[in-house]
Amino acid sequence: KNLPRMYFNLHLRRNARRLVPFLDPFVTIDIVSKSGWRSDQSFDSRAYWELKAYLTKECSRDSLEFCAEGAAAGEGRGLLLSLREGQEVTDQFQGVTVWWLLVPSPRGSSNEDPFLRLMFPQRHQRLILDEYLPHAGRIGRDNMLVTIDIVKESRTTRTEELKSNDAFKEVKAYLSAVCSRAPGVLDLRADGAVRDDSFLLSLRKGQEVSDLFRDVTLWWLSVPGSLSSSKGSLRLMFPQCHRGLVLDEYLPHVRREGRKIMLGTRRQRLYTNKRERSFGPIYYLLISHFHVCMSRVLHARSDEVWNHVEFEHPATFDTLAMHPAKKRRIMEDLDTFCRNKDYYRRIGKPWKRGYLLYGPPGTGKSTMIAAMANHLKYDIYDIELTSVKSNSALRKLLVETTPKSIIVMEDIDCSLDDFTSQRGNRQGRRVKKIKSSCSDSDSDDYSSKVTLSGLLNFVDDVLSAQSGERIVVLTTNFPGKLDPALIRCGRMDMHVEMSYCSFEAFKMLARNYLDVEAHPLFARVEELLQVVHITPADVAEGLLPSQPNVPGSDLGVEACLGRLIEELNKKGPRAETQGQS
Ligand SMILES: Nc1ncnc2c1ncn2[C@@H]1O[C@H](COP(=O)(O)OP(=O)(O)OP(=O)(O)O)[C@@H](O)[C@H]1O
Repeated sequence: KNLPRMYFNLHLRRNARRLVPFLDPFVTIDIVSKSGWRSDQSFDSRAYWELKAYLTKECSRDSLEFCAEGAAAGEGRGLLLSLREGQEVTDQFQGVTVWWLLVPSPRGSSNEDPFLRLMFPQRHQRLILDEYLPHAGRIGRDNMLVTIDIVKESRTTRTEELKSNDAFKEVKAYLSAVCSRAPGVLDLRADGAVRDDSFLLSLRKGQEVSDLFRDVTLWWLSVPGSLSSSKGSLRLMFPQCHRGLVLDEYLPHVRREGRKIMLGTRRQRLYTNKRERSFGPIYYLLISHFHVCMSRVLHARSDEVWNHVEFEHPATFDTLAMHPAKKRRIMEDLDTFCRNKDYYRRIGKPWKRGYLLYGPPGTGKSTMIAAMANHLKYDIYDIELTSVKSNSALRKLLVETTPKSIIVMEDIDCSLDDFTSQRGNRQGRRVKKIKSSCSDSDSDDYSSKVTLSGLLNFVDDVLSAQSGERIVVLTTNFPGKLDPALIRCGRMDMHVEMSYCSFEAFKMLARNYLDVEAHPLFARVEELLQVVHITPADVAEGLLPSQPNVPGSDLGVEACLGRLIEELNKKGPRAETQGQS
C-alpha cells in the first residue's frame, strides 16, 4: 500500500534536486597557481598561495586526509598541511556554505600545478566576492610560511671575502640546547667537543627541529650547502603573522642565548700576531708574471693575521698576590665594565676599557692579564708590536679581533718607533710567559714602523668602531717614559701599579705555595719586607717547596721560609732603589 507513496516521494525529491541549480544556480571560480597573458610569461599567483594557506588553516579542523608540505620537497617534515588533489572540503562564512576542491591540472596543460575550485550559490555572489575571498586571503597571508636562512658564511663588506658568520655559530649553539631537549629528534650529530666532557649537539643535514617561543611554534631546518652557493645554512620557518615577534624578539633571544652557551662551553684562546715577512725582488718579478693567481693566494693569506693556541693559564685573581683592596677594585671595575653595555651605548661611549699595568719586572703584570682573561672568560690578543711593519698592518690586526677579548701590548715603551733606543735590549724578553707555547713568536727583525700617532688613532678609531666589548692592556716597566697622550684617561682608564711584594701579598703566596696561613717565621718575613724590595716573582721562587709532594709538611715550610729569609737578607735594604729607574 505504501509502495506507490514511497515511489512518488523518491521521484519528487530527485526531480526537485535537479531543479535546484535552475532556481539557485552555483558559481564556480578556479584559482590557478600561475597567471600571465602568455604561457612563457607566467608568474606565481599570490592569490593561489594565500588561499591554499587559508584552506590549510581552516580545513585542518575537520578533514581527515592531508598532504603535508611547507619546506621544499625532501627537506624534512614540513609545516603546512594542505588538501590532496581531488579532495573537497566545505567552509562556512556568515551562515553560507561554500565548497573548495583541489582539481588536478588537466593533461597536456602548460601549468602542471593543480588549481583550486571554489563553488557557492549564486545568490551569495556579492558576499563571497566582496567579503569572503578578501577575508580568506588575509588569513592565508598570515599563515604563509616565512623562511629565513642563517648562512654559514657571509661576505664582508670591506673585502667582499667569505667570512664565517657569527650569527650562524650562535644559532647553532642555541639549537644544540633545543636539540638536547627535543624528544622527537632521535638522530643527532654530536660534533665539536668544546669541553673535555661535553658535546655540541646539532642537526643532521635536512633534519628539522621545532622550538616553542611565547606559545608560537617555529621550525628550524639544517639545509645542506650546494656547490654554487654557500656551505649550508640553518633555515628558520614560521607563519607570517608572527613576523614581528620573530624578528624583534625571537631572533635576538636566539643570538643572546647562543652567545651565552658558546661562552660557557668554548675554550679561551690566546692569539699572537703572525710575523710579517718581507719579500725580495724575485718575489715581485713572480708577481708581475703570475699576477692573477698570486694575488688570489696572497688574498687568501692576508686574512690570517693571527695565530692562536688554546689559553690555559692557571692564574686567577685568587692566586694573584697583591693588596686585597686593590685587587677588589680591579675586579669590580672589570665586572662593571662587562655589565654596562647599555650604559656605554646611552652615553655614546665605545664599549672598551684601557688598563695600564706598570711596575718592575716580576711584579705580576703578565699574571694579572691572565687572571683578567680567566675572570672574564675573554680571549687574549697579544700584539707583538715589533713584528708589525706598518700602521696599516696594525689596523688590520685590530680589525680582525673579536668581541670579548683583551688586546695586550706588552712593554709598550720598547715597542714603538718613537722609542727606538730601547728596542734592541728589551725584545726577546717580552713575549715569553703566557704565550710560550706559540711557535710563531720568534723574531729577529725589529723594524716596526708603527708610530705613536698610528697607535693612538687605532686604539681610538678602530676599536671604537667595532661592535662588542674589548679591553686594551698596555704594560711597561717605565711609566714615566710614556707619552701622556697614550695613557691619558679615556685611553687608559685605570692605571694599576704592580709593586714589590708586601706582607699581604706574601701571605697570599705562602697560602698558595705552601698551604699555610700562619707560621712563627712570618714575623721575621714581615720585618724584612718593610725594608727590602723584592718582587713577587722572587718570593714565589723562594717559596717553591723543596719537597713538592708534601707541601704542608713542617720541614718543607720551614725550609722554604728560611730560604726566603736568606734571600731577603742577601738583598738588604739597598734593594729599594733598584728597578725604579
Ligand atoms: N703578583 C703576583 N702574584 C702571583 N704570582 C706572581 C706575582 N708576580 C709574579 N708572580 C710569579 O712570577 C712569575 C713572573 O711574573 P710576571 O711574568 O707576571 O711578571 P711581569 O711583571 O709581567 O714581568 P715582566 O715585566 O718581566 O714581563 C709568574 O709566573 C708568577 O708565577
